[in-house]
Amino acid sequence: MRPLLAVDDLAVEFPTDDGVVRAVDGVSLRVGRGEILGVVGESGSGKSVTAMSVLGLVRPPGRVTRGSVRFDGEELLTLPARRLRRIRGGRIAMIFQDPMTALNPVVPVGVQIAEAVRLHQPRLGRAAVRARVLELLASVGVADPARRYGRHPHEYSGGMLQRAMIAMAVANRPDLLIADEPTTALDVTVQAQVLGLLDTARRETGAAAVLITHDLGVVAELADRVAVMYAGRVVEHGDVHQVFTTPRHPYTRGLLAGRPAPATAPGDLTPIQGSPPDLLAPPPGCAFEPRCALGAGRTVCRTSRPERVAAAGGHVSACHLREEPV
Ligand SMILES: Nc1ncnc2c1ncn2[C@@H]1O[C@H](COP(=O)(O)OP(=O)(O)OP(=O)(O)O)[C@@H](O)[C@H]1O
Repeated sequence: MRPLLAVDDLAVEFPTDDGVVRAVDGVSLRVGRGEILGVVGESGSGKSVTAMSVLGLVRPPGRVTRGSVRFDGEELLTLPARRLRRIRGGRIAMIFQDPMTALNPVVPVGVQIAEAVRLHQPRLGRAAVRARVLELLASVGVADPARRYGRHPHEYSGGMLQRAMIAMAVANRPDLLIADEPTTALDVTVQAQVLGLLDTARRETGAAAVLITHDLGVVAELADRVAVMYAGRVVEHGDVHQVFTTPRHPYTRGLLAGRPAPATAPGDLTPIQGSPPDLLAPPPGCAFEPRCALGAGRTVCRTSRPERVAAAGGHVSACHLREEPV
């Protein structure tokens, strides 16, 4: 069946005074209808830039230099801005890490959600729009929505604001939700509530989701499939259970080994040594080679880019020394 979202060989560059940053360099992803794809990887691996490209939100001088982003079969990268705007906030909605960046600080939260509703349902009357906003706010657990309707973003707590953002995102029953670190800025106790709510809202609307996170536990719990990013590329992609139980890429193995397990003492963690490469001058071979337990120093890893290879069940990995499942 045709995937809802198909990203192929996407590349995004940012020209800077020091040279060109190759932030995303050949990313391919698939998201099926109603499915949750978790996207993980260290800071700077290109997760946010990939998400922004899907919605045409990469700001100049950053630019998409190659690739394709098809949503429900339609190419988004060449879509006129006006049509893309109609898809954004409609069939595709985004939730950012910091709601304050997405909201207007001088407009009451309820009014902003009402604007989102009206944008895609212009024939709805004033009272019906307001009723819909109150219903949305109540559905995400915002207490006393009638009173909160007129409050400004700074009068909301971080958790409440992220709830309101979820309400706004699902207002038009999107087919795809893109959530970029939606709970990172929140207290740990609120994080779980907001994630649970996001999942409920998603299930109620039947939306698929791309969930960008640092938290492998969240991916294990919520996602159906996972894409592991490293230095602007997807190094492993597949069913969550399969990838987490039988990782094929040494980077994924390293991430999983470095993951704090409840029963693990801090000293038992084995974080991956070293740091990601400079994206101004990425290495010619495998970007993970200098840090790789298996490939460091090997000629093939230093000199040639590993191709993506698919194994059984659509489990894709890009490694010259790909490990067979154990
Ligand atoms: N406007 C920009 N100008 C120059 N470089 C940029 C710009 N935006 C992003 N980058 C670079 O692109 C790379 C990928 O960034 P991105 O924000 O996608 O990473 P990420 O995986 O989402 O990280 P994090 O987990 O910290 O959010 C980084 O090296 C970043 O410095």
